Amino acid sequence: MLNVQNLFFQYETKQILQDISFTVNKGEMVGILGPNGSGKTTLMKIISGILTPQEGQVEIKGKPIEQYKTKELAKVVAVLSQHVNESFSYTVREIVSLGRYAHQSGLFQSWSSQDEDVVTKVMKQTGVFPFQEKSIHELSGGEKQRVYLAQALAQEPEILLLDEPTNHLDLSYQKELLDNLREWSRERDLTIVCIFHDLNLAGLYCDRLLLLHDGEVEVDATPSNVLQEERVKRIYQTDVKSTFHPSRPAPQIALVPRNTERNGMKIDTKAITITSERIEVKVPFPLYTLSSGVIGAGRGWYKSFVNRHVDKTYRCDDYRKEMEDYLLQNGFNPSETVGMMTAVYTEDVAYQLIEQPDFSVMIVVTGGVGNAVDAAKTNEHSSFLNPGTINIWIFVNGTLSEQAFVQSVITATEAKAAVLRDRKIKDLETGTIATGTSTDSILMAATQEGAYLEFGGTITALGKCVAQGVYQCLTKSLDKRDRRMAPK
Ligand SMILES: Nc1ncnc2c1ncn2[C@@H]1O[C@H](COP(=O)(O)OP(=O)(O)OP(=O)(O)O)[C@@H](O)[C@H]1O
Repeated sequence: MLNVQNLFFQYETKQILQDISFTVNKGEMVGILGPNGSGKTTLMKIISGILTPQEGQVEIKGKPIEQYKTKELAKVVAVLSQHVNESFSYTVREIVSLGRYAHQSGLFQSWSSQDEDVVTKVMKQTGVFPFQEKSIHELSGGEKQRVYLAQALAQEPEILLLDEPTNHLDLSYQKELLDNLREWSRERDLTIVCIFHDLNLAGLYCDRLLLLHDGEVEVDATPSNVLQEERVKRIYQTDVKSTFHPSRPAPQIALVPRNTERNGMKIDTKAITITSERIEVKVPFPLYTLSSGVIGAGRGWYKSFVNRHVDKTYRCDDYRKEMEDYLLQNGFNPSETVGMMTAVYTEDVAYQLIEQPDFSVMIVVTGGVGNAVDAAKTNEHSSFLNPGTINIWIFVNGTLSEQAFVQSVITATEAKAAVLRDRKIKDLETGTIATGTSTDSILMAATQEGAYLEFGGTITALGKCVAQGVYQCLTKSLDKRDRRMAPK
């Protein structure tokens, strides 16, 4: 649909674009990215026929762009540019109607009912229909943006070129516009080329991204291939982390602000408070966590950690809400807290700080095995056993990779299973050695400052601390429980 070959462009003596080549297929949505001044708008102006390159070729539907007459080109390509001249006080309907000019013919250009229908349709699609009689000067930036989009759509183009279309749009209109663009590209084969500054929107909506750097194509590939952390850092000269969208398979880039000073503050056992009601760890700065808490499960940044004792008979339909209310009543902010529950007495808790030369690990465990289960025999379980759970918390003063987070969870789980094996704790239903309980929970939390710990497997530096700490703390917690339950 659009074929750009070996473009070179300069303003007077300044070289702006060098050897740019790419193609865009029918129905594709392609994003053009690049730092300020990298040549995005210049490229767009060449594709839309406003500027002529010194060298190279732009072909639209297989025909060189310079062979198109103005009206003929306007039937194929519509442009939504960044800055629109508003010197005349036209109404919204008049402005949108201007988009039909390429479709009118004859000496006395006549306005047909089809023109009328198209104008009404695109005004409805872009949500500007209700204020069609208003002057453009009376509209907000976002409303104007939608009027000019309607004008471009009124051309009924096959290719739509957009320069930062989400500029001025609030969150819901950004989504609305991009959802619509993608739908039009998918369902009506509209070909879309769009300049973005927001890498995350581009990553979320585009089929392909073209990243410009100093007037050259740095990379032309799928979003996940383009939006890689090291590349974005290098091209934009700023600190970012790559992450992912929580509900769509799209790459996302997060800015990393300059470090805030923590004065070398570290987590140690002074952060632990134990009462008969709960065990809590409070730290003055949020930790990066991965957990299976009732509150704060999954990934997040949290400052408070609560392991709450509940009675064995605790039952509640909406236990999340109940736990949230409990946290609020006790002075915890639920959005900053990971909350777990246990039927284990809090006095049975065991904890330990393991210090290494460049990092340290604090383990906190409550062990209850009334509900012990052998993971190899779960099919033989027909009913729920009594509550009894093993809650393991692992705090690390160090910087963990994603791999280290997950491997540490595996290591802790293996250490837990080893304790049950060595103590010969049985699954009461099957009579075999248990590997855990049916309601165990885990928390990994790291300061993400200091030594970089890439791995957490059992025999790595971090893994050894996790394995030994969990093994020893769970053993100690179960010893306490056994002593408490032993006949006096
Ligand atoms: N009319 C002009 N005359 C001379 N130089 C120009 C002109 N327009 C743009 N430039 C220069 O060309 C370079 C590329 O500009 P362009 O607007 O294409 O970049 P961009 O990637 O769209 O930037 P931004 O992200 O800031 O919108 C810049 O260095 C700019 O100063």
